[in-house]
Amino acid sequence: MESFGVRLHRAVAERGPLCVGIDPHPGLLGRWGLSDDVRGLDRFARIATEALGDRVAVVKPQSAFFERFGSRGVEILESTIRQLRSAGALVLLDVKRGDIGSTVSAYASAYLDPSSPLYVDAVTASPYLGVGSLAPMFELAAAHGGGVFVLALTSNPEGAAVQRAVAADGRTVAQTVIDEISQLNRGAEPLGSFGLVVGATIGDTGHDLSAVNGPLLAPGLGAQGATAADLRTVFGSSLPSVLPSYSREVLNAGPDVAALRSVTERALADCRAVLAAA
Ligand SMILES: O=c1ccn([C@@H]2O[C@H](COP(=O)(O)O)[C@@H](O)[C@H]2O)c(=O)[nH]1
Repeated sequence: MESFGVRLHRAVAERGPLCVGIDPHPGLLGRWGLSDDVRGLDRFARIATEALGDRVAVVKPQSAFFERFGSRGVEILESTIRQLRSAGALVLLDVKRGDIGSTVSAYASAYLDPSSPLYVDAVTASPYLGVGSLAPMFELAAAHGGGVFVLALTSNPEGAAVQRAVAADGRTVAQTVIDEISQLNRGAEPLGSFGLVVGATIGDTGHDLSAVNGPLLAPGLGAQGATAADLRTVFGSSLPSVLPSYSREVLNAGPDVAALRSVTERALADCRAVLAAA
């Protein structure tokens, strides 16, 4: 089985360096003329899948917006994942899981075991019970060609107080996360399967991403205020590993499929221009 790093590298080469999120906010359902209920959610997810599934390298459903409708919302998430994957997109489920290792093992089975109804290509994970507690996710991902994106420097302003706190050895908490993930990706070619989440909004923080050898998911573009040009400041020489991510910026163009595709193409062109100059 090919690794997630290999599959992601190919998807980006074929479709371009872009991740688009499916975040069915209540406000977006209203804007698309849909009801804030399971029917509206289903229609929203189907339209977004039609617009994105056959052209974007990575699609990132935000689990919270499906979970808020309970088991019927999760059913829609399951079918959205299946449709996106069969249209050729890699699915990164934004679910930010983390716990003690024995529980992380169950999360790993839920998302990274191919026999699970919620099986995806990759998930986001939170390292705040220790990066080592995520080992069951890393192991199952490696066994089945999956990926894990670990939060390092998030796009929200509140993240800095925790992530940039300085640990006993003088490194920031975020740098220890970065260094542990770098170890997991050592020697992988062309790219490791373990990524980091680094917000496009954070500016130049002086963190060293040079040894990561894995994908750097950059949310915060568009609705949170960052632009493609900001990627240069945040990532510097690590730009070639960046996977820019937009949700509301693209989804605001819906429900028209052609309009969603056109904003997606513009976002991709903006990001390509920055990444190609690296
Ligand atoms: O640091 C992070 C980590 C995850 N996110 C998620 O990405 C999208 C962003 O949505 P926009 O509409 O483009 O603002 C959302 O699902 C967040 O939960 C993030 O923003 N920052």
